[in-house]
Amino acid sequence: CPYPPSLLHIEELCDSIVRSHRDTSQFRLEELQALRWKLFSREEIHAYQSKSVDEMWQHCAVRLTEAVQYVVEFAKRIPGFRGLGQNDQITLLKTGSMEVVLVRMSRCFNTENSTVFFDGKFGSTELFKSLGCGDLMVAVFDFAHSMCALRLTEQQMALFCSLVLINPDRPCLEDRGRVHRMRRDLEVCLSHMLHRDNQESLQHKLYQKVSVLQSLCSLHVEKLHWFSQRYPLTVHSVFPPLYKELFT
Ligand SMILES: CNC(=O)[C@@H]1CCCN1C(=O)c1ccc(Cl)c(COc2cccc3c(C(F)(F)F)cc(C)nc23)c1Cl
Repeated sequence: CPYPPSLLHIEELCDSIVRSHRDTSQFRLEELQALRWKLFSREEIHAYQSKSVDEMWQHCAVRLTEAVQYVVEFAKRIPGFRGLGQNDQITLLKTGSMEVVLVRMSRCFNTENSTVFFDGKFGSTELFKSLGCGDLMVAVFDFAHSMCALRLTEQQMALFCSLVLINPDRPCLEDRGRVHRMRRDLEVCLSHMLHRDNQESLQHKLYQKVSVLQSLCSLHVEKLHWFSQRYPLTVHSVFPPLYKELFT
């Protein structure tokens, strides 16, 4: 294999991943901190709970599609990603973007009252009752809680998201070797950063999270499939095109 990456290359790679994350994170931590006690009123919660299933799904799909677009922008700035074939870029995003949305969701989660940032305020799972998938929401909130427990810095979060995306084990990759080499450099970055932060113990916890993410996201795709079977018109007429391309 080619000469292992030099330390300079690794530090430059770290810096570019962290910069890309900061520039594409959709919500800045300071903004979220300032809003963390802005909760929905009983009336507002009731209004969300009174929405029909497909109305609430549409509402969330728009939000999730926005989030996915930020993840696409993040991916494009990962050194080497644009050097991959178009098909491999779509394959990595098709399977990895929802996982990164989930990881990023933990940045917008308040563990003190188990609320998440949604539509400009913080709400709990009760807000999403009309979606008709309480188990998915519980899983999303539990995952956010478990990510918050790791207390990742933004730099560690940035590298973790890049590792979630650059996954050589995704099905139907054309140039698996190239993704593997990118992945290896990113793994060296993460261990270099954790060593610098004196937090090597985080390494295996983060790799465990990757497998939890994958099972959680298969639950999501299952839910999305269930929804599109029941409300085919909504998915095919309203869901933003990118969402359809990536998740149906
Ligand atoms: C901080 N906010 C956020 O992170 C998200 C992304 C950016 C905007 N946003 C929200 O507004 C948001 C925040 C929290 C929750 Cl719980 C939700 C609702 O989440 C979902 C509702 C329906 C389906 C969802 C599916 C399914 F099944 F389609 F794959 C999968 C995921 C992961 N979330 C779903 C949303 Cl849409």
